[in-house]
This record gives sequence, structure tokens and C-alpha cells, in this order.
Amino acid sequence: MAGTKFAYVRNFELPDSVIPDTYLVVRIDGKGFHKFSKAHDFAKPNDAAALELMNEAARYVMQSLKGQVALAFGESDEYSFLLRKSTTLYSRRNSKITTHIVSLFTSAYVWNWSKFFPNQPLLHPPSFDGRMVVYPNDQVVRDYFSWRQADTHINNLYNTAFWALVLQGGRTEQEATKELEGTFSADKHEILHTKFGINYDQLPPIFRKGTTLVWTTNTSEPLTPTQDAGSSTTSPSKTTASHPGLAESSVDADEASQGPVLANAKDEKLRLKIERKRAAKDAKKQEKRDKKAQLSTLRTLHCDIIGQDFWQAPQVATQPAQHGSAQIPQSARDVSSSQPWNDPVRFDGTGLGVSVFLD
Ligand SMILES: Nc1nc2c(ncn2[C@@H]2O[C@H](COP(=O)(O)OP(=O)(O)OP(=O)(O)O)[C@@H](O)[C@H]2O)c(=O)[nH]1
Ligand SMILES: [Mg+2]
Repeated sequence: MAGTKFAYVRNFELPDSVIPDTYLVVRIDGKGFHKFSKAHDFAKPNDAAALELMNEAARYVMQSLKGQVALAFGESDEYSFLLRKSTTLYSRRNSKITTHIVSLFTSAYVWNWSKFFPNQPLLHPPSFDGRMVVYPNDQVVRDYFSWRQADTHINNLYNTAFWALVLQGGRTEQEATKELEGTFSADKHEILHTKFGINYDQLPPIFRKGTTLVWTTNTSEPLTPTQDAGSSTTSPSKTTASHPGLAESSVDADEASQGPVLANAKDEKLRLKIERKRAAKDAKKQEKRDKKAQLSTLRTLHCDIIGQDFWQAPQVATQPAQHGSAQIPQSARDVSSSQPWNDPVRFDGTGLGVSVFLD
């Protein structure tokens, strides 16, 4: 049909590729989930199975777009997906990427519903909207995820206090709203503690900290600068290049062949310095590629991502986490009895965010 008189309509389609070498975050949000959660009798203020269903749908997105999505964070009826700076998915077209993620998520949510709600039929089709935001650097990406986790905390503290007043304290919803008006965080902690014997800090981390999904090495050990050389499965030449020390020492041997030796000693010194810098940069790039290639395990975490611990390699390597018990539940019975969200292996994310910015 390309050559017909109608083909000119193609010109009305505007390009919507986003600029290269920037981080893309796609945030999806449940449409009308206030009503949806009521209709499907979600527990108040948090329904762990509903949250785990969101996590399952997000894991499906990450598996489907492996290598493109580095990290995801979810709370309530929303999920944010961070695409790698280097992604060329759909030529970086905003509408294609966003709609594909929304579609993958929504279909996985519906597909898995009965596993998480065996006794509650799906009464109407849920839907999600999505938007993409472009972020220029690591710091603003970290601040974005800090913002979402801070929001999780603020909302959850409010909702926990609100529903304690209504469900345990016998207040009407209007009375509870009024009682919480103008209160600070400390006041809500106090209300929960003194009136209802609830220690907010002891509530399940999934409620307080949301869920972070991140690709890690299959040993679940955080990536550290010295760890990769011995355990690498890459080719010997790559292994050598991935070790900064080895790479730099081999630079000297190679230098003679990199270019003509300059007659002026000062120029020659400068040339060698530039060569050395270039080689070190190449080695560093290769090291990052090697590490990225090892990211084969998707971890589900309920840990702090506002502080440094998640993002920085620990000084001393931590014990490899046993993630066998935190596998994706296979059946509805598994979900309610195994309660994967309470598995302590999900609570320690030390150093696991290091992989996120490997590009
Ligand atoms: N009971 C219960 N409700 C939940 C849970 N998670 C999310 N919700 C509901 O989902 C809502 C999500 O907030 P919003 O996204 O602002 O509300 P919405 O109704 O989806 O509105 P739009 O996103 O604008 O369409 C919350 O206000 C709750 O009513 C849960 O675990 N338990
Ligand atoms: Mg919503």
C-alpha cells in the first residue's frame, strides 16, 4: 500500500524517540484502583498477596526485557521501571516502549491473578496507565527512586494509622481523617503505639519499603571491584581485560606498537600518558561489560534504597545470600503459606544496586 494516494497520511506520524545516552523511567499506575481494591476485597491498608501479584507482573516485564530494564520499584498500584542508559529498544521511541511495558505488565497481572487470589474471581479487567520520564544522570535517577520510596513510607504510615483508627478504634472514616489532620510522622507512630500497640517499625518491610527488583550475579553476591576475575566465565582475553591491574600493566608492553615514538621527550611522555589513560578507560569499559553479562538472577527485595548501602559495593564481601526460598511461588497455596514477602533474604540489598549503572 506504500505507493497509494493514501500513503501521505504517514507524514502525520511524528517521531518520538528520546535522546540517546540518558536514563528512561517508565512508571505505570493502576487505573481506579481505589474501586478495584474495594471490589476485590483487598486487605486494608495493605494486601500482601495483591502486592506480590504486582511484583510478579513486574518480574515478567523484567524477564521479557532482560538487558534493557536494570531496576524496578513498586508500591501500592504503581511500578517504576528503569531502562539502561544504553538501551536502543524500539529505537528509544517513547510511545512504543511505554505502551509495551504497560501491556506486558497488565497481561501478566491478569494472567497470574488466580495464583494469588484463588478464592476471589477477577470481577472486571484491571488497567494501567504509563508515562516515560528521561533522566540525565545517575544522581537524579537515585533521587527519583528515593522519592518513590519516601512516598511509600509517608503513604503507608498514614494508611496504617488511618485504618487502625477505623478498624480497631471504631472511628468512622471521617473521624479518622479529622484525627490525623495536621499530625506529624512522630504523632502517627505515637497513636499506633499507645492506642493500638502497633510498633510501626516492626511491620513487614514490603509495606514500609516497597519492592525493589534488580538483576544480580547468580551467586547473589554484590559486585565488588576484585570479585569478577576469578569467577568470570568469559574468555581468557576478556578476563584479563576485566582486571584493571592486569590491563594497565599490559599497556606498557603494548605501547610501542600504538604509535610512532616521538623525538621530543616531553611529547613522548604525554603520548604515553594519553595511551595509558585510553587503555585504562577501555579496560574499565570491558570490566563493566563483563559484570553486566553475569547479571543472570533477578532478586526481589524489600530494603532501603535511599541510603548508600544498596548502591555501593561493600568493603567486605557479604555472605552469598541463599535465595532458594525466595523463588517465585508456583501455586496459590505457596503464596499464602510460604509468604515470600517475609523471607529475610529479601531484606538485605547491600551492594546489589551497583549493577544498575553499569553501562
Ligand atoms: N485495601 C487496599 N487498597 C489498595 C492497596 N494497594 C492499593 N490500594 C488502593 O489503590 C489506590 C491507589 O492510589 P491511586 O492510584 O491514587 O488511586 P486510583 O483509584 O488508582 O486512581 P487513579 O490512579 O487516578 O486512577 C489506593 O488509594 C488504595 O485505595 C492494598 O494493598 N490494599
Ligand atoms: Mg492508581
